[in-house]
Amino acid sequence: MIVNVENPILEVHDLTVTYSRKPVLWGVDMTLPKGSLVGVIGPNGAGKSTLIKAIMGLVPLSSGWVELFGGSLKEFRGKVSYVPQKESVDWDFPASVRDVVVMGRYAKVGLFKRPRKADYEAADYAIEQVKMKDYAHRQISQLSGGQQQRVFLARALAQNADLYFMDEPFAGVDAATEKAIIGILKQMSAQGKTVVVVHHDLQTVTKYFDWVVQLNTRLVASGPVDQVFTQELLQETYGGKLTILSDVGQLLKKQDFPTRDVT
Ligand SMILES: Nc1ncnc2c1ncn2[C@@H]1O[C@H](COP(=O)(O)OP(=O)(O)OP(=O)(O)O)[C@@H](O)[C@H]1O
Repeated sequence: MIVNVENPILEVHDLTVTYSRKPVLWGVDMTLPKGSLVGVIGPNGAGKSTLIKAIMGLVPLSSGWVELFGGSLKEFRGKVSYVPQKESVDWDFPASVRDVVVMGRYAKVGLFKRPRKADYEAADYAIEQVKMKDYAHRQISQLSGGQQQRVFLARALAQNADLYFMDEPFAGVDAATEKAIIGILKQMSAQGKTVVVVHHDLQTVTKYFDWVVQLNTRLVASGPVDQVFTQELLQETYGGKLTILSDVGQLLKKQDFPTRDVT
């Protein structure tokens, strides 16, 4: 079930990506509404990360096209932020938290210019938002995994984009950090920013997101959480792999859709 929107912030048309001739994404067609908080779900290897990378122009497309803000990524690069999986970064690199967060401003500063006072102010504000002020001058190698994840988010916040793609921002964080991060993402979405998150925990989908994309090489569903996060579509997305499907069924019965409170 694919729900389409008028004037989408993102439009993906007939997107196919192949690695070594094997399609990992096949004919994906979807649109996302502005200001939505989107969860991208699907089993391991479903192509979730690849979808985000393809949208960001980081992997070649075998077919199809992507439009952001009604134009090309090149045109609107400064309005888009991509937060890859935390493991994709060398955290032993000698840099402080503040250095890394101010790097988020480079799309605005330009690579070969020095950041200005306003850039440091934006970075410091972002560090405060993720509650890492006390660690601003600490080397990133000396942070815990959850603290690194917060720094990663601060870097994206400092960029002040309108459309965010985040690959598993909750991976390896404790409950308090997850709550802090989802709180910030909801705030961003309330301010009209669109946030697309690759997510694994089906138990929290209805609580966190207002739009869900269900992927398994093909696009199974894209739409408001109350319309597409159904047992039938989950079954189609996960097949026999989802052992907790019956639990999710229970969860669906119990919950009112959609709830945007973080408890
Ligand atoms: N650089 C690559 N070269 C070849 N195959 C790749 C490459 N990157 C990913 N793949 C394959 O493409 C498929 C989709 O991978 P992708 O990382 O997009 O899945 P995913 O849904 O994000 O998975 P997970 O939930 O495990 O993170 C997988 O089968 C993976 O092995």
